[in-house]
Amino acid sequence: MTQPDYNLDQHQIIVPPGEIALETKDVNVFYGKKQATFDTSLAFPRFKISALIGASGSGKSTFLRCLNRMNDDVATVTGAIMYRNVNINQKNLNVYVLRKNIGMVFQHPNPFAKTIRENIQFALKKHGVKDQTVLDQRVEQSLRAAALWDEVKDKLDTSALELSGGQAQRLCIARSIAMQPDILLLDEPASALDPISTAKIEETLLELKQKYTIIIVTHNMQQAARVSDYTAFFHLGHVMEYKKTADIFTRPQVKATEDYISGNFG
Ligand SMILES: Nc1ncnc2c1ncn2[C@@H]1O[C@H](COP(=O)(O)OP(=O)(O)OP(=O)(O)O)[C@@H](O)[C@H]1O
Repeated sequence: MTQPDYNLDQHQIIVPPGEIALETKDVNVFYGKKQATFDTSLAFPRFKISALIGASGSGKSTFLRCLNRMNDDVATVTGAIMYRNVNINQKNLNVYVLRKNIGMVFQHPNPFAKTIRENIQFALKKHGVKDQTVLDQRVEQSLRAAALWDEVKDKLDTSALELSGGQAQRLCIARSIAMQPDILLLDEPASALDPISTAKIEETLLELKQKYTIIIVTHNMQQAARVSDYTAFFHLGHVMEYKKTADIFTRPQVKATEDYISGNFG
């Protein structure tokens, strides 16, 4: 399906009311000479779910990965990313500590080849948590938060590789939560899952937003509409529209957004 040329300068981006957990200012990403995102300035509200949508190759994942410095080895990122009054897009930042505060869950569940318990405790131990009571508490708390506890509580010492895809993805969410992050980044967390597992992940996200700020990349517009409070529509590396999800889906103001959500391209 060919897509029309849109005026990329005609965009509509709001700043959500209330506390902002993370804010980007004119973020540009370059893979060598190729520019993948352009002057992205978005403010993500605390304890809300923000969805990044757009066609394949529009720059959603590239942008998301900037938010906890996952592009460091592959791309050049310019602009500012403000988190707790610090520009986290600066040299000399301790990326290890940053990722404790801003966790990430990937498209394909990637549990370690260890037991379920060890999957949760691994990073905690690396960060110096030694107290066994604390470690056990974190295992239960995070598995409960990720809606997995009831399914695995009797087999915590079996291999995580025996879990179903949906359970493994919830384990990956639990593993991120165990570090007690502030912000969770999710890159198409349900795209490899069946509809029932997808529904479980969505329910989990809605629970999690009471305690975490969530930013999720999704191909699935229905999913964005179901779970998110705010939505940003990416097109050719530009954010064309960012506002309340209900508004973007019912009253898109930018032609590119309207065409995308009505299925005219992508
Ligand atoms: N490691 C990389 N090296 C070079 N170019 C890349 C790399 N990763 C992504 N790109 C390019 O950057 C652009 C944006 O890609 P990105 O993966 O961010 O898009 P996306 O919207 O997340 O797409 P999808 O929904 O298919 O994952 C594309 O043109 C892609 O080919």
